[in-house]
Amino acid sequence: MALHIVEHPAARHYLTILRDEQTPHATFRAACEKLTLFLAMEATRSLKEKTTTVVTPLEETGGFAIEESPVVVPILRAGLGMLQVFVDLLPEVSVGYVGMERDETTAKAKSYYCKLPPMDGRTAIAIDPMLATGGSAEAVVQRLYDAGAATVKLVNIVAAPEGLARIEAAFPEIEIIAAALDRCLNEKAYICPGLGDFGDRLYGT
Ligand SMILES: O=P(O)(O)OC[C@H]1O[C@H](OP(=O)(O)OP(=O)(O)O)[C@H](O)[C@@H]1O
Ligand SMILES: O=c1cc[nH]c(=O)[nH]1
Ligand SMILES: [Mg+2]
Repeated sequence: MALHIVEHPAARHYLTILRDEQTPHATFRAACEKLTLFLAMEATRSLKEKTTTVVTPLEETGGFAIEESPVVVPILRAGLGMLQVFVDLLPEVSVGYVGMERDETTAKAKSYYCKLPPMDGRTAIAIDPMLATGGSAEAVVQRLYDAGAATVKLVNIVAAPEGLARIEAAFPEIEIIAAALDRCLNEKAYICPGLGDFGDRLYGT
């Protein structure tokens, strides 16, 4: 598994806003989008491109065009907070949705929704701000491979070592892009220091 932690002063700044328990919802949402841009840039770094020519007002020169349209898959609900950034960056992407919810007492994730575009041979980028036990992500990555994805990348804001180990064991080939690798999970399977329940903070529930 390749783990890429995005290192940038602005990314660290927005992550700290997300961690702060005093941050109100509107500021939380805005910081989520700002930080996601750094993650999206990294997650799309290896997209296939082709060389082109372009005529400037002065002369013809070489250019590039993206040749590949990935599928971005937000894991509902919290992953929706990161989606628009990917769509703004690459308007040609397809979007699939997978709904996953953890049981509050067992922390086991179950799926309640899945709608994917044709996936055969495509790169799928699963987005979810939190990788805790890894149960939600493991189920979604497996579903994306089952649907025919050739490559799957996972984009998280905060990852826990326990979740990373689980994904590495199940999918050693996968690339994970995150803004932070935190210390551990607590007894309720929340990430520490983490930022609390991302979905609740994003939607004010
Ligand atoms: O790695 P895991 O242990 O599976 O935990 C991570 C999952 O938990 C959160 O979702 P939650 O179940 O709270 O649903 P929500 O997005 O609707 O809030 C989070 O957004 C991840 O999907
Ligand atoms: O810390 C955590 C763990 C799972 N889901 C969250 O939103 N936060
Ligand atoms: Mg939640």
